[in-house]
Amino acid sequence: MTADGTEVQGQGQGRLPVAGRARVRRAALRLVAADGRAFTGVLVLNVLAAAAGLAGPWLLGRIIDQVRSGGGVHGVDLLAAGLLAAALTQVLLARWARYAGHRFGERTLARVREEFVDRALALPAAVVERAGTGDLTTRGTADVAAVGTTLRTVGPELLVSTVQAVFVLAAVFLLNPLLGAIGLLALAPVGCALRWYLRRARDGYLREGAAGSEVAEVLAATARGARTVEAFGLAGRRIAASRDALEESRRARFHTLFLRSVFFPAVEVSYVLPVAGVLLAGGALHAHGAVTVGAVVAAALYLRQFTEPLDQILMHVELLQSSGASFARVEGLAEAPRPVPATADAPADDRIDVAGARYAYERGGEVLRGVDLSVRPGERLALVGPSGAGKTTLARLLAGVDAPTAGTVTVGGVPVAALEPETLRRQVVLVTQEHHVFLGSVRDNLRIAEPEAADERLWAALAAVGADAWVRELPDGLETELGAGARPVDGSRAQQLALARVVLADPHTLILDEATALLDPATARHTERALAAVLRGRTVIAVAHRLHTAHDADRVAVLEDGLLTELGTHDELVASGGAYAALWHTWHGDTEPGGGTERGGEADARS
Ligand SMILES: Nc1ncnc2c1ncn2[C@@H]1O[C@H](COP(=O)(O)OP(=O)(O)OP(=O)(O)O)[C@@H](O)[C@H]1O
Repeated sequence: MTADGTEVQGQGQGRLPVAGRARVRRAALRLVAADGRAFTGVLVLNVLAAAAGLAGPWLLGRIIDQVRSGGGVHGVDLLAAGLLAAALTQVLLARWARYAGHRFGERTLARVREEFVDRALALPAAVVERAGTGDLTTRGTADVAAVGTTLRTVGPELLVSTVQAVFVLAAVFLLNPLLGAIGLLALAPVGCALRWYLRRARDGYLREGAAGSEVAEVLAATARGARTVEAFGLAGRRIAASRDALEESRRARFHTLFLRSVFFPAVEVSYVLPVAGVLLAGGALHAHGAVTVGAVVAAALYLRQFTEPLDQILMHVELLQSSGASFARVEGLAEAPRPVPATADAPADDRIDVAGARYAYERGGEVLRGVDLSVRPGERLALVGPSGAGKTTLARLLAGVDAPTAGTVTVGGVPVAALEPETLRRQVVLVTQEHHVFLGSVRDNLRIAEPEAADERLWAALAAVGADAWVRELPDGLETELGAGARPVDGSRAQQLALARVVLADPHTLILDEATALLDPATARHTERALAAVLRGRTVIAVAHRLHTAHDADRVAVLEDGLLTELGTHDELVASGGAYAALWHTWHGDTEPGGGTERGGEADARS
């Protein structure tokens, strides 16, 4: 647990944080304050409804005393009419209070959802990758839904029941303090059961939530890597991993079930105690002339009436525990670590500098072992090297996806990973071949890069990547809905949309990693044409899988085993006869070192 009450749950170190009790309390108060007037209105309506509900037993007690003292029929009729009016008023006020409570809940839920989306979008990509998308997805779906149930129903009902319970107890005290004290004393076992339960419930539900995330994560990872799983015969291992995750989830759920199965029967039994206590003590007191029969009956009725809100409170407290754990997971997102603290500093120029950069993934040794590199604005730099040398890792650091574990990667003197997303996308953008088409219109898909862009700019960006023709042919043009369930978009069009986004974001530097490496030749040619238009006038750092990319670059950087071993123009490096020269000769089919054969333009620069 950190100083501000945030704790990190789960097994992996990269897990997203879970908010501590103090933070959850603060967040709940903030939500209430955000719609303070509505909340006060709900509270007042509930108080009025509860007050109307109290009139019933009191009037009944008065009727009994009136009949016993031989009062007239007229008085009893009046009291009975009052009884009816009070019951009607209570029903109407309670309905109104519930309606207001539900409206408050819906508005607050909308706020929670919007906050969650904002926070999820602001998470650094590396944090999401480390935590696993399963955890984030579970928080955004199951956990937000649980919070929603609380806000929509549990919260308002709990409020109604609490106000009713307080009023009923107060009424018994007003009727007769002694009877009130006896009733309260008889409630002690309920208090004990509640205490026992509350001490265990939060941790139980947090464990249940984490286990649910783990199941989602394992299943999502297996589905994502289905081909690899098949190719390497990993099905058995993945099934075992899923089984373990499910087993932990089952155990966590059984634990909370056990807590409920002790708690509920215990309080059920305890309900009769206050009524029995008041009747027994009331009988004795009446024998000594200390109370009237009417008062005892009214007190017993109040306490009988008390069990209903109490039952509701306990049931909702139980739900509150599980949704409280969900809220802690939703709210925990605010505490997600950033690779480096965010900065508001603006880069002084377009220069990219890497100094003494080291990087190690959570598991495994150092992948980059002290890289120094300065990229001149406007230059084309090719990164080559054997597979596993650290090219992708360096590309991720250059694009600000992650921060180096030591050393610096800066743009215009500011750490790239510290830039806010809006600033970062004006500076450096990483282009890979993973392109997602978001559910929404073409316009929505483009405006991710530039929310305020007018249609002319969108069309210009589409034209720049050669996508304007097919977008014009869509039934609703920019309005056409895309994505799964709407209009599916093939790989090359998805990539064109992604490149159009790059044009809109207009960064001065592009990092290309496998942007076209795995596409089929026809699609790759198509995409490369679009890419060429996007690259014009920008600094380009390309992980070069094909050596013709390196040949055409201004400079080539050779990365071997996490170190930059060569840096220079293609001609210089070929002339120097080092690792790049060997790679080039092999690829080019020269008979010199390695004496390989011509592998053609699609050959891979990775050894
Ligand atoms: N998420 C990760 N967790 C742990 N190790 C990783 C992770 N990603 C990469 N590595 C390891 O880091 C090393 C460098 O990987 P990287 O992908 O940067 O190399 P590369 O030069 O781009 O290789 P390739 O050309 O095959 O893509 C490799 O040994 C790889 O196994």
